[in-house]
Amino acid sequence: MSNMVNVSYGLAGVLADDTAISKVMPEINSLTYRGYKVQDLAAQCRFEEVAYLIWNGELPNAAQFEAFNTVEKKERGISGDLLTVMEKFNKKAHPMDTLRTALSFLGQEDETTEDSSPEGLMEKSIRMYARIPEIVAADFRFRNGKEPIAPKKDLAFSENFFHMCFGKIPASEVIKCFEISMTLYAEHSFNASTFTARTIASSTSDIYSAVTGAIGSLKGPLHGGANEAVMHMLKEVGSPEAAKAWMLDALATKKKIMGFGHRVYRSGDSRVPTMTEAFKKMVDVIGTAEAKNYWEMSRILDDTMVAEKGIYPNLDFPAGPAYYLMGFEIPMFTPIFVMSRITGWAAHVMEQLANNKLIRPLSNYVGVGQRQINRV
Ligand SMILES: CC(=O)SCCNC(=O)CCNC(=O)[C@H](O)C(C)(C)COP(=O)(O)OP(=O)(O)OC[C@H]1O[C@@H](n2cnc3c(N)ncnc32)[C@H](O)[C@@H]1OP(=O)(O)O
Ligand SMILES: O=C([O-])CC(=O)C(=O)O
Repeated sequence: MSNMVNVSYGLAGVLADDTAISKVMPEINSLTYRGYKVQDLAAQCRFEEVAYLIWNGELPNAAQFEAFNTVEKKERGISGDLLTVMEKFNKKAHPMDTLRTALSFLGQEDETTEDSSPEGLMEKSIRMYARIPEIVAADFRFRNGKEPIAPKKDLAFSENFFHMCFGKIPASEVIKCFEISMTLYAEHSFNASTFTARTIASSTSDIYSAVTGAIGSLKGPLHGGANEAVMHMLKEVGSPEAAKAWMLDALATKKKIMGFGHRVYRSGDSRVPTMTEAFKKMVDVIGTAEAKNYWEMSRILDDTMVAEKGIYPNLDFPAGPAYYLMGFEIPMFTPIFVMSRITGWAAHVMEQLANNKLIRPLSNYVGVGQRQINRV
């Protein structure tokens, strides 16, 4: 049926609200958080400083940074009840499903869930930011038949995550690469999962419900799930020698190539050069033939896609193999994205509620016309 009205499918091009958190500038392939270029933040800041910036609008001074980290460290430690439930999770479930369920569990456990005052929202945001890494790490260990490792309060955010997953902390170059990915993944305006969080918040529901819904949205391979799909693709391609032919065949058979394309950026994702450089550093630190293979393969896939279709890689393309080389299992990649994006989601819930208007667009009805019930 033809449309007599102008429908913006997928809300493409629609300005849905104001935001002061981040600015995506596709015309100059740039991205700022609270006015700071994401490349500068990735080079110069710890992820904790970026989280503070996203929530408070300014980078912290030394005293503010220490106070923020003290609160986060105090919030570490998920309950015995949650660990008991997690131990019973289906070991075959995707870690995004178990994380979604665990996050929802945090919401029913917290007696302040209904407190949506600015202070209440900030407290719960820091609580989720502190506990999500422990959920991701404990889930990884349970599914591998191992006991979880408790968080360590003297470790920084990223070091603590590696400690909880593997019981050891990798080289500083690996931590730096991980931190860069955390900073780049933190916030990206009205992407699907953030808009989901804002939509849920707009009915004046609670922040845990908003984040639970956002996790569900991020899981999809058209969004955050692409970082896992990229790694599956690289494994399927197998070698640099096979990469060009693989891509040409995939394009000839109209396959969607994971880690390429973007709704907003049409000539390159602002975050890709920084993440690609970090991925290359990981390859050099690891130094194995396998690592070099993934690097060379990814270069050929990128060049072929750009040459053939003019479609550029998005952040998931370099982030997926970088996480793989850090030793994470592929289904952990999108949960790791959640560990970072909780900052953006929570900031958007706060912003939405500070000036709330119920999100309720219109639909263009294309079903059957009005009719009478005619029973025989
Ligand atoms: C962190 C993130 O969420 S970043 C996004 C991660 N997602 C992915 O990497 C999944 C792969 N990419 C895609 O599916 C898409 O590029 C999206 C979903 C990201 C954006 O989609 P849209 O803005 O709706 O663009 P759309 O799908 O209309 O693409 C426009 C054209 O480019 C093509 N195209 C876009 N991306 C790709 C791709 N990855 N592989 C092959 N063709 C592609 C489409 O087929 C379409 O071609 P057509 O006009 O001949 O039909
Ligand atoms: O902005 C988008 O649509 C997807 C994206 O890159 C992100 O969420 O980081």
